[in-house]
Amino acid sequence: MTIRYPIFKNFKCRFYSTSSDLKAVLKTVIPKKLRLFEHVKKDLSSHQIDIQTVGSVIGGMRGNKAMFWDASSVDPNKGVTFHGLSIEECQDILPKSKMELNDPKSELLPESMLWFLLTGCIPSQEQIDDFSKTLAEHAQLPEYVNKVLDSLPKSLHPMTQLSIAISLLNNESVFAKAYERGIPKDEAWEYVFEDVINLISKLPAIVGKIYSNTYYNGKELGVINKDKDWSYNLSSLIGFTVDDSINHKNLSRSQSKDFVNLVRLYCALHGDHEGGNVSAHATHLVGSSLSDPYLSYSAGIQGLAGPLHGLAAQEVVRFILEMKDTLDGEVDNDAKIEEYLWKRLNSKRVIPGYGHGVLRKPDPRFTAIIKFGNNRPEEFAKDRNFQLVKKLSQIAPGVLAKHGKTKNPFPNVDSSSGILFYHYGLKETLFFTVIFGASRSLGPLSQLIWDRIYGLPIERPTSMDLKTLASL
Ligand SMILES: CC(=O)SCCNC(=O)CCNC(=O)[C@H](O)C(C)(C)COP(=O)(O)OP(=O)(O)OC[C@H]1O[C@@H](n2cnc3c(N)ncnc32)[C@H](O)[C@@H]1OP(=O)(O)O
Ligand SMILES: O=C([O-])CC(=O)C(=O)O
Repeated sequence: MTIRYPIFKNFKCRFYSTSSDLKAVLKTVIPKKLRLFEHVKKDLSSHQIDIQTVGSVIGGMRGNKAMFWDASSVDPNKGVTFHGLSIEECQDILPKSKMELNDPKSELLPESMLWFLLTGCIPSQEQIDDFSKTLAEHAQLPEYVNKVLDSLPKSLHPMTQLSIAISLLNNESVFAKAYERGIPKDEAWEYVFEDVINLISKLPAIVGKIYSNTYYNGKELGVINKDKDWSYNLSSLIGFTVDDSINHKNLSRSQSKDFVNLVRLYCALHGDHEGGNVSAHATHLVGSSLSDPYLSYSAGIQGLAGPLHGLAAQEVVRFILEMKDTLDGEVDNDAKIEEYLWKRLNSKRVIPGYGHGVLRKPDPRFTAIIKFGNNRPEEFAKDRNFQLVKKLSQIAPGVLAKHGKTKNPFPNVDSSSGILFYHYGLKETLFFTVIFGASRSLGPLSQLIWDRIYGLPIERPTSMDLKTLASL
C-alpha cells in the first residue's frame, strides 16, 4: 500500500492513519487538536484580537475577525489556502481518480479535498478509492425526497429545490434523533459526522434529480456507478458521461472526461473559503443552535442562492452571453466592451464576477479554472465565450478602478466557471449555482463536525441600535 505523507513545509500529520475509515482517521487527529483548543480557551480567551469599529458594525462586519474556522483561510492578496496549502499544491498532492492516475489532465477529487479539510491529513490513493465507494454506496435518495422533488413546479428556482431537498433529509438525521433521545455533549460529533457523510453522499443524486425534473421532464439521465467517484456520478446523473448516462449532449469520450474533470476541479476549489462567506457562516450559525447538518446546510444553500454570493455564477454567464450578442460577436473589440461595462455601471448595476469582500487581487480559483480551459486549446481556442471571459478580465479591472467604488476590481471565482460548463453543453444558466451548492458542502460541513468536537457554544453576538451608535 502506498502512503503519501505530507511533503510541504509546516505541514505534519503526526497521527497519520492508514485506515480507510474516515471516522477512524479523524479520531486519531482529535486529541491533539482538543489539547490545543483547550489551551486557547483556558489561557488566551482574554487576549484582544482587533479593535471593533462602528464601520464594521454597520458595514456587514467587514474585516471583523469574529469567527473560528480551521480548514481554510483567505489572504487578500494570495487567496485561499487549505490547511496552508495553495490550490496548485492541492492539485499536486491530493489523490485523483484511480482510473486516471497516469493522465496529467486528471484533476484532484472533491472527496480528497473533503478528507483533507476534515482531518488535515493527505489521504492515500487507497483511502480515497474506498471513500469514493462509500459515498457512492450511500448515494440513493429516500423515495419521499424523490416524490417531493417531483411535485415541485418546474418554474421553482433550482437553488430553492436544492434547499428543500436538503431540508427534507432532516428526516434521516441520526444526530436529531440521538439528541431527542439524550446524548452526552462529547458524543454529538459522531452523529453529526454520520449525517454529514450521508448528506454529501446524496448530493449528486439530488443535483441529478433537480436537473432532470427542471429541464428534462423527470427523464432518467444516468445512473450511479459504485466504482466511480462522486463527481463522475454527479456528471452521469445529469447526463454527461459516455458509459453511465444517456450522454444527451453527444460528448466525445475525451470531452466527457474533460467535463467530469471540470466538475472535480470546480467542486474541490469551491469546497471552502474560510468561515465568513455567507454560505459557510449561515451553516455555522444555524448549526450552533444544534440544528442538524441537513437544516444547517440548507440554510447555507439559501445564502449561496443570493446574487452577490453563489448566484453570481449564473449571473456571469447571462452577462457574458448578453454582452456577446450586443458586441455582435466582436469579442476582441476593447472599446465596445468598455462601453458596455460603463453602460452597466452607469445604470447602477454590479459587474457580476468582479469584486470581493476579502480578496484584493485576482482570485486564484479564477486563474485555476482559466488554466483548465487554456490547457485544452482543442476545445477552447475558438470558444468566443471563453475568449470574452478572458478579455473581460483584462478590461474590467481598469474600468472598475476608474469607476472608483469597488475595493477589488479583479475577477472572482464566479467569473470563469460557468462558461466552461456551458462549453460542454450545460447551458441551463439557473443550474450553475446548484453545482456550487454541492461543492460548498465540503468545508462548512467539515467545520460543523469540528464545531461539535470542540463543543462550541450557540452563536449569539450582541447588536446595537442607531441611537447608541450615534452617541459613541
Ligand atoms: C463565490 C462568491 O461569492 S464571489 C462574489 C460573487 N459576487 C459577485 O461577483 C457580484 C459582484 N460583486 C459584488 O457585488 C461585490 O464585489 C461583493 C458582494 C462580492 C463584495 O462586496 P463588498 O465587500 O461590499 O465590496 P466593496 O467593499 O468593494 O464595495 C464597495 C462598493 O463597490 C461596489 N462594487 C463592488 N463590486 C462591484 C462590482 N463588481 N461592480 C460594480 N460595483 C461593485 C459595491 O456595490 C459598493 O457600492 P456602494 O458603496 O454603492 O454600496
Ligand atoms: O469568500 C467570500 O465571501 C465569497 C467567496 O468567494 C466564496 O464563498 O467562495
